[in-house]
Amino acid sequence: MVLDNLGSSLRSSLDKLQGKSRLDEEDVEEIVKEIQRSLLSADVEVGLVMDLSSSIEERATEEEPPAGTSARDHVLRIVYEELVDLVGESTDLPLESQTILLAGLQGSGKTTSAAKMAWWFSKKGLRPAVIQTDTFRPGAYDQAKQMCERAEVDFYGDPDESDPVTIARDGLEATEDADVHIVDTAGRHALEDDLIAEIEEIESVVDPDRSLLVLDAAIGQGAKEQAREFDDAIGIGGVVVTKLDGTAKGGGALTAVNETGSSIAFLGTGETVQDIERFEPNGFISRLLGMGDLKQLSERVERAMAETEEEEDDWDPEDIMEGSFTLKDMQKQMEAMNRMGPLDQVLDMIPGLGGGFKDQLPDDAMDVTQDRMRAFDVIMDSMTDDELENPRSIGASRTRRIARGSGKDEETVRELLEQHKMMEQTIQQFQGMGDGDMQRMMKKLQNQGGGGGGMGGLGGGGGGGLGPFG
Ligand SMILES: Nc1nc2c(ncn2[C@@H]2O[C@H](COP(=O)(O)OP(=O)(O)OP(=O)(O)O)[C@@H](O)[C@H]2O)c(=O)[nH]1
Repeated sequence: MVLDNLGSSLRSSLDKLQGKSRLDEEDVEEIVKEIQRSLLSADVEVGLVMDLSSSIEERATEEEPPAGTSARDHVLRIVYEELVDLVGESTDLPLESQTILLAGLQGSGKTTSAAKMAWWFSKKGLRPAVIQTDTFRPGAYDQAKQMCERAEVDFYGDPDESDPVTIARDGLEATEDADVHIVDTAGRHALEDDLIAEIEEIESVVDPDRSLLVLDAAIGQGAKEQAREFDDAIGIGGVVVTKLDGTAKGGGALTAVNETGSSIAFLGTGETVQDIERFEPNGFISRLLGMGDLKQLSERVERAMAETEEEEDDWDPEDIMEGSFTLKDMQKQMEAMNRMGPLDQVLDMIPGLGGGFKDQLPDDAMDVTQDRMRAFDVIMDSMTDDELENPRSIGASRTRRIARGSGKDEETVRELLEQHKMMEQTIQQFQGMGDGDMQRMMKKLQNQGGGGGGMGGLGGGGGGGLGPFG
């Protein structure tokens, strides 16, 4: 989860209210102080923190908790709503043909974000194209070309052309079949006149539907100054906040953008083209507070399943709910799981499994699980089709042969078979369920998952939000 420190400190503050049915003034004061500490350590501007604290304090003392709601859940809802307000709206970004211009300082992450956004739009069924007009930084063309190849999206650049405006014009022509044109521009160390002039020239040729400012989350509250400067100079329609995975100051950047009246379109959370998230304030804050993010989760499941089905047109995930569950099915499930992104990010999206649950795991728990899944994959690659289809046919001698062939020890082969048997039994339970049972079970999971400690009483889940605040 990005902003891990902020998330875990907020959650541990709220956990101190566990078991309290009523809050006295002292409790409220204490919890507000803890929240202030957490937000200040995430570089959120002092004034904003003080405003937020007084709203939380006022509401927690004046508002009656809804019937059946614990003190912790009551304060959690208030903190959730106030934080959603603090980070502001998501940039309106229709899933349709459009031209987007990216601007930002040197090294903010424009080129990377252009490829990431193109990848994101391609997963939404649109045909994006990146046009690289940066003639200022040597290597920008190659870097952009490489990233777009990895993202499997159209790319236009011209390493022999020195005029970015010519590249922009030719690029739009060359990629006219694309739906979404993302025009990457050169950066500078500061917002200098020549940078503004260059971007204005490109803008006049490109005539973008929106210009997004790309800024590095590490600048924290400095985001406010930068967003304001760029907005005064060229007008920005939204912000892409990058490198949230690498800084503890992300809270400052996110809240500062909101302060300028701008909005956030995307978050950059790593160096690969998949490390991008559409900014959804509800989902983001709910994950921060350990309540999951059903919307992001379903988006990732859909994407992973679609990619797995594309790979194997003879494999349909629905099949496992009908017939037997083979090792081949298990291998496809694991591939789909891998496509959903790093395990800790996926866990953060599952109500009740992110935040608090994860905080209790040993630090390397995620790596151990991912290593184990990789070992299982190697072992299954050493099996014959018959063994994959009929795991029960694997006895001691075949276990020895598979261990030798995969370079793994026999114990791990036995663990894999054990794991498969457990998964098969779980699926058989689901297979025996009628639709009604399934819905009841999902509802129970969702209610239990809302931030721990039975948040179910706080209303329906799902929808645009996360967990019980839906
Ligand atoms: N960890 C992390 N690194 C990122 C992220 N986004 C970009 N980077 C890295 O930041 C560095 C700069 O990214 P670029 O995309 O080249 O930045 P730029 O704004 O195009 O830079 P110029 O072309 O020089 O203006 C690269 O090493 C990227 O891999 C992110 O979300 N997380």
